[in-house]
Amino acid sequence: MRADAESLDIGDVTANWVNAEVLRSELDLRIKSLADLVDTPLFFGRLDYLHDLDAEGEHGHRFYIGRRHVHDAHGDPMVIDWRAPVSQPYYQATKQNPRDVGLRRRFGYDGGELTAYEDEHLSDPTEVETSSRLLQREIERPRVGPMRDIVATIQPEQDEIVRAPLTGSVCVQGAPGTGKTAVGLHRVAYLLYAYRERLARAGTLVIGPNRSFLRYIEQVLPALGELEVKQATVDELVAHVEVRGADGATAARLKGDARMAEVLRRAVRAGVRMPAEPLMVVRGSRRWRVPAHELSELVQELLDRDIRYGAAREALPQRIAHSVLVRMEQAGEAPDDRTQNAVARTPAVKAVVKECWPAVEPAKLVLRLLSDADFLAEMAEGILSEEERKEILWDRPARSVKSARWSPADAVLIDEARDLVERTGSLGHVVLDEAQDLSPMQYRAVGRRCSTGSVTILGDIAQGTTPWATESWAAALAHLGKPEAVVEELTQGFRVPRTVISYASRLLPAIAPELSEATSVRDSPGSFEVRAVSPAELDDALVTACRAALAREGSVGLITADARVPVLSAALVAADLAHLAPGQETSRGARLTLVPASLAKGLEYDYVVLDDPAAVVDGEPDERTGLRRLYVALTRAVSGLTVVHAAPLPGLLAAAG
Ligand SMILES: Nc1ncnc2c1ncn2[C@@H]1O[C@H](COP(=O)(O)OP(=O)(O)OP(=O)(O)O)[C@@H](O)[C@H]1O
Repeated sequence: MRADAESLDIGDVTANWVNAEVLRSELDLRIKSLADLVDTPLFFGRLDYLHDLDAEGEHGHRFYIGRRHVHDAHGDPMVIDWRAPVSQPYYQATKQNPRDVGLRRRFGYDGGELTAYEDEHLSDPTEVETSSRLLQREIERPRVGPMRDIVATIQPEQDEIVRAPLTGSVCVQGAPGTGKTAVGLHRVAYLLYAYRERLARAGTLVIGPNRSFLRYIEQVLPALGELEVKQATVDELVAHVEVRGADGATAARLKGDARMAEVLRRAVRAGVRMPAEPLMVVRGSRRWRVPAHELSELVQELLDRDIRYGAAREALPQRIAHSVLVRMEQAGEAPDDRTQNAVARTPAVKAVVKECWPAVEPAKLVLRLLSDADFLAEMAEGILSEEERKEILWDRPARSVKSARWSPADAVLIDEARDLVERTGSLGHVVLDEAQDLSPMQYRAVGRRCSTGSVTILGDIAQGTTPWATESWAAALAHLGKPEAVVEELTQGFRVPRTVISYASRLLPAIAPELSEATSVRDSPGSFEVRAVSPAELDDALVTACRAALAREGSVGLITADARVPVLSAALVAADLAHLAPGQETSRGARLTLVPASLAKGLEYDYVVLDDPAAVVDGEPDERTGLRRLYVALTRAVSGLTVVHAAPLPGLLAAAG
């Protein structure tokens, strides 16, 4: 297939230079997507159906399943794409419901080399059901390098979400390590396969919490042959101004409150005035007059219609011109569309529009709201209390959009204002990961980017570590504008060993009492140790723990309160332990990462060494957020966790000993 693509001569089929360039780049992309990946075998499974199938032109009863479709020199399929309907029983068939499958074979690989296979005779009632050793091996394989795809081992409950139709939005609540991120990425790959044309036009986007997380997951979709999915953080989506400032927790929470949407809606329309003077338009030798009360009606009508501010501003001159036209017709003239356009462009009409429906610059408007106490008071009347207004007002009013010290929350307000003026374009599908951390205003910003498309929301209420983290998915979905989305729960944990998840789950009563502990599907119990040392010994003990972890196979993450990063970095350097920062790719030669707790979310390491839990908790503005941050840190481990502490452990962890 690669040779075919490479040997294609497009010289004959392209009429002009532009066509040739477009075709060439499409061909390049195809050649790229057909590249041989040494570690990625062409197939990982086989299905033998009991009867011959003719699904979508695939004749036969035996199908090899892989990451992509592969055909032979005659165009006959050799490997079927895992996303094709014929492949679905590979993930869904069970002994109870074999779906006409006689044999399911899973292939195991080491690097690119085929080393094992495992058969299940689904229609043979005498065969005993066993759990898959290959799945266990996959789950327990060391985690060096970027995140990998899970196509070979997607589980039935995950597959349901991956293959949910494009039209519906799905929200997934899942404990740490239940595969939410993996499911979201595979869902994008599936949707791009099943709805290729629609999504190619509308576009898809994956939203993650920060750049280092996005870097960690960025290779999953290309490995599945999907090279054109955009990835961004919420901050990047709303980067209309340069963000150089930060808000305190209270101000940030208020600015992220959904009530701000109404304040902004008022503010955008605050400049609208009813015309006081009649309009006089001169055309040739005649003058046409539209009285002020009639102009006011036109303005009022637009206000009542609740269309975008900018669209109304474009409609107003046409409406006014139409009134003039009606008068012309009444006087026996025969004006047409061109006359209406000409009237709409006269200085007199333009002057009315400027006066009654002034242009709004979103950033300037938000700047005024945050600088001008009287303006804010007027716009927030009955919405924000006086204290709340004081909280969000800048201490020093900004002079200009450029010089203002915008915070991330301010940028979201500007995004909202922009959308009030002009509709934000919608994508075909958006995957929102770590969704629990968004403020209502951020949900709205994401929601308008999929207003005519659908969204997959992934998150865990217990891992909400912003002061404005959502308390319920129903609330989040309402802000996103997708209240009808179904909420699914994933409960099987693929990352965290049983002993470690049960230790971390001691925090649940304080951080998310309604959630239950995740199960772990891992066979091996994992190693787990809590070591108390004196403050003077702490840094040395951490270095020792890292060294011990590095003696084993796989990646090591030393997670610490953000403030302690410089000290520990120095301690590691002094001990001759080279280390990376999150977002830098681990490899066999560089396996140790020093992770500030604030960036641990979504990441995983074979061995985690956790520095002083109390310091992680104290690093946050309130105790619940602190405990949630700690919960995130405790649930990054794949094979083992060592907690080293000098300060007393937080009560809930200490309690059960
Ligand atoms: N079906 C599966 N087969 C093999 N590995 C899996 C499967 N599902 C998930 N995993 C692995 O489990 C680990 C955790 O998955 P993932 O990061 O998607 O979980 P998460 O729910 O997003 O976790 P967190 O809440 O901590 O962000 C990953 O290494 C992933 O590859």
